[in-house]
Amino acid sequence: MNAIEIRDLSFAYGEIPVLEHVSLAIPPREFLGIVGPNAGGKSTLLKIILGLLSPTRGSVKVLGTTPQKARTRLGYVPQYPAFARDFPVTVEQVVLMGRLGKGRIIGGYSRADREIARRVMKETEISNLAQRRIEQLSGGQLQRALVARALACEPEILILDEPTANIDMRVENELFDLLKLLNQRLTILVVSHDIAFISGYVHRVACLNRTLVCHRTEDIDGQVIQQLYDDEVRMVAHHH
Ligand SMILES: Nc1ncnc2c1ncn2[C@@H]1O[C@H](COP(=O)(O)OP(=O)(O)OP(=O)(O)O)[C@@H](O)[C@H]1O
Repeated sequence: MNAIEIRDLSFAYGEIPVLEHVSLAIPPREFLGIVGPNAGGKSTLLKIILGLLSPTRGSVKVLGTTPQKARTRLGYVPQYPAFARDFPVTVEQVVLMGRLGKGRIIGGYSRADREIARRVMKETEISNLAQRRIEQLSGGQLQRALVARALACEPEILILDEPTANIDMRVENELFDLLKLLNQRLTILVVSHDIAFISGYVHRVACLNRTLVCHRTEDIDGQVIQQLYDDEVRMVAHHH
């Protein structure tokens, strides 16, 4: 069974078509990059996979069921600037939020919830920051906290929407090294503007510009990128 299976999907906001005839099968434990120009439909596709929008036509299956039913089995890391960090909560509290929606929270988090939070903070190497307020974190540390929050729901699929926009190259590499480790047990989808960078990590790149074309990373060269994007995507030659 594929982790995600999209068949002939189209989507429009009212009259405006955003996705057309998109088909994509993502097997378990694939690490897939989604790239494309601004307004190409990347966030819209993620929202459909997350069950927040319904396709105008075509079908989407996530973990063999509807996106809505699979929702609690998906971990989501929002676009970096979209996360307001100026409220007074600690890293541990942010990570524990990942347990919300996983069952009974009235009466506070359970011992098991706290144990899971402890484990994912260790996995993302932020245990030492557990009691730090999030406004005091660096960009890279905050990003790890958001990955830990997504992992706290014990997902089978991890979805990240431009996790490294505005983050420097070293931190970007560290985050993707972590994702590569997590990919040993999780299916990962990551939206990025930087096809050259993610090509060093992902198995396949889905290029989305209203329609979708998939490339294995070894087939990607400057010509493929230029044809698809007219230089809209940052382009650096990348050889394996
Ligand atoms: N709620 C909405 N109502 C109407 N149009 C929308 C809505 N959300 C997005 N759009 C439009 O749909 C198109 C695709 O947007 P989307 O956010 O999916 O693209 P994207 O590839 O994620 O873009 P970016 O790389 O700039 O984040 C754009 O033209 C956008 O203006």
